[in-house]
Amino acid sequence: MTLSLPAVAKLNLFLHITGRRADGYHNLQTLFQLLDVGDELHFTTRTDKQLNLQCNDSSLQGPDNLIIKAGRLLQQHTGCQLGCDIVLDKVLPMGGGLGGGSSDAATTLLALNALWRLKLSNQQLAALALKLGADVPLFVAGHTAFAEGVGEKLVPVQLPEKTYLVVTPPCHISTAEIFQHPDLIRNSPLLSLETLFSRPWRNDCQPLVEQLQPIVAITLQWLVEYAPCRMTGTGASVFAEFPDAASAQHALANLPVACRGFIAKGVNQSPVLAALADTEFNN
Ligand SMILES: C[C@](O)(CO)[C@H](O)COP(=O)(O)OP(=O)(O)OC[C@H]1O[C@@H](n2ccc(N)nc2=O)[C@H](O)[C@@H]1O
Ligand SMILES: Nc1ncnc2c1ncn2[C@@H]1O[C@H](COP(=O)(O)OP(=O)(O)OP(=O)(O)O)[C@@H](O)[C@H]1O
Repeated sequence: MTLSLPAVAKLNLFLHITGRRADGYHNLQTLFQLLDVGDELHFTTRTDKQLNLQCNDSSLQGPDNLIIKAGRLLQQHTGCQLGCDIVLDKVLPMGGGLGGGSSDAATTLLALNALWRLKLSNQQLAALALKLGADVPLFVAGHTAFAEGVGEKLVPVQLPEKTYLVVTPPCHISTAEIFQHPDLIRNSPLLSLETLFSRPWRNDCQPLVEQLQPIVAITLQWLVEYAPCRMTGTGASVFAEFPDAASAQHALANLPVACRGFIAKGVNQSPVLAALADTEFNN
């Protein structure tokens, strides 16, 4: 049996860090915006327990891939004796603050739950998702959301579905390194959602990342000539909202050399949910 599903990107429209927990993780208040652009995954069930991954980027094929980890976790949790051949068509920039790996992992949990007919509830899948990463529960829930905790306490929100230009400068940023850095702003006050919506939106990681990676600051200086812009997650990607695709396209046509860029629409519901509902595995 075969199933093909998307794994879309997210933006953090705002990201406040409100404190550090005893385990080193940080409490956040963030507004997650799902996009309509992402990777594509193809799943074919195996009758043995093997999990194989093929990818257009060979650096992603090892056992450390979150897709393989998601499959193993599901096998361990349920005792399922089936396996899967998985093909990943990687589209999203990696380590870009767009949640690409997390989204791949979430799509894998949803796909294998359906293909292997495990009938795990959304709540059970969300608990497994959190073991794989702080961003994974968002993509399992599949709705644009306000998040607290480490990103797992999700409240769905309906936002106007805007057009975004997403730009990834040529540098690598480690999420763990940013969260460990002494200069990270990690004492933002806990605010109500109403207050957060009414204030200018910002990302607490941005000042530190701009200082550590000046190319991020330079990219933001370029983008702000077209529209107000910010960084997503721990970077390095930055984004701006545009009134329509044509104006976003105008900025994209002038993209600085070595940056990658794409235009996407914000969506309230993840395309993965619609794609799953369209299949015979809809349980
Ligand atoms: C920055 C965000 O992208 C915002 O959406 C996410 O919070 C990051 O989520 P993620 O990449 O799924 O993060 P994980 O893979 O769980 O964690 C990577 C590293 O980031 C740090 N980390 C992550 C999330 C969080 N709320 N606090 C943290 O301190 C931890 O040191 C961890 O070792
Ligand atoms: N399926 C995957 N796709 C991309 N990266 C993966 C995957 N599995 C594991 N990784 C590892 O995770 C790292 C971060 O990738 P990812 O694209 O998820 O970062 P990100 O966009 O910063 O995500 P987040 O916003 O969740 O921090 C990569 O450098 C890679 O080594």
